[in-house]
Amino acid sequence: MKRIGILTSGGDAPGMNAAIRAVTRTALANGIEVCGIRYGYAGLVAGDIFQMTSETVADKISRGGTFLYSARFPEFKEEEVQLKGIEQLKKHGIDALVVIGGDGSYHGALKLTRHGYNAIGLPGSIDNDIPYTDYTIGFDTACNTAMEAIDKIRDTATSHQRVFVVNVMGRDCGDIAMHVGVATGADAIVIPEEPFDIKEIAENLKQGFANGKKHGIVVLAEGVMDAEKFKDELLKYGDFDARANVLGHMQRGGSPTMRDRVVASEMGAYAVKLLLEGKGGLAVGMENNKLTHHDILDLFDAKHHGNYALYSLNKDLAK
Ligand SMILES: Nc1ncnc2c1ncn2[C@@H]1O[C@H](COP(=O)(O)OP(=O)(O)OP(=O)(O)O)[C@@H](O)[C@H]1O
Ligand SMILES: O=P(O)(O)OC[C@H]1O[C@](O)(CO)[C@@H](O)[C@@H]1O
Ligand SMILES: [Mg+2]
Repeated sequence: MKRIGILTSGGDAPGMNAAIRAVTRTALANGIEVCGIRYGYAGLVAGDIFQMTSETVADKISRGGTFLYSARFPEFKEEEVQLKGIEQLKKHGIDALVVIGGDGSYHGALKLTRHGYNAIGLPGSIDNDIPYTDYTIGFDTACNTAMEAIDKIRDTATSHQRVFVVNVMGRDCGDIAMHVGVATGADAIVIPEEPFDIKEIAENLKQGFANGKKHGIVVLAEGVMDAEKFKDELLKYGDFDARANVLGHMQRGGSPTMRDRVVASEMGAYAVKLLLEGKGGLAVGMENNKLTHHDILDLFDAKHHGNYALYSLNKDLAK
């Protein structure tokens, strides 16, 4: 293997730059050239490809976002578009590819492997929704950002004795909501994976105020319901004042935490080692604090299992 390519795809995640740096420097240290591909699969097909050096990734580890840029490019689901991507890989002499992204990006990586190009996926997504990894690059930073935002919301909620329904990201996965809910001492966590009863939540919030609480915080995962709608439903059963707040894309930005930088570095270096062994069609993960890999295909039959004990823990602690 002489040359590998690297791209970031899907929603950006803090720590992607650290992963790009680790892939690049590990490859260069092993005598392999590295090509950066801008704008995910869209840039691959368009041939937006450039040679990277050790300097290209200097001063990037602390930066949020992805300096290779990202894209959602649904056209890549079509075989003829994938074949155009393969043409570009051939044209640039790229023997294998590292894809940093979420589950959707893994589908693209698998397609490339099936067309004869070894591709390895690194879990880069704030959602933490990928099977066979306890942890995705960007999740920790996003949780910390959301936690800090909710701490601020709690200040104003307390001053006005209000309930706030705070919508956090995660697409169909409740991991951000569960972790942030516990970390902010939320009165309720609402996630797509667990049934909920709005009337019961409203009763608990009322009881909280009756017990002397000065605020009510509901952390709502975006995959459940619109925050305004949830707040309106709550108000059917509660006589408190309430507001809805959507944290949104701010959760994807910012300098990555130490944890995201370290895991991204470990995973990036590991991906190159797998490619050096001639392996492809794999997804890298971190399970029980150990680097692991699985066939990408196995991931599509599997389900991500969050730490649902946090959900129960929060119910006990919120009383
Ligand atoms: N079935 C598929 N076949 C080929 N390519 C795919 C497929 N699904 C997704 N992709 C490619 O991967 C890109 C990213 O997918 P998607 O938008 O689902 O984000 P993701 O990687 O899951 O990240 P996140 O969910 O964290 O934002 C798509 O825009 C498309 O280019
Ligand atoms: O950036 P977009 O395309 O609005 O996508 C938002 C989605 O991307 C994520 O931020 C990451 O997958 C999800 O949490 C969210 O549902
Ligand atoms: Mg996804």
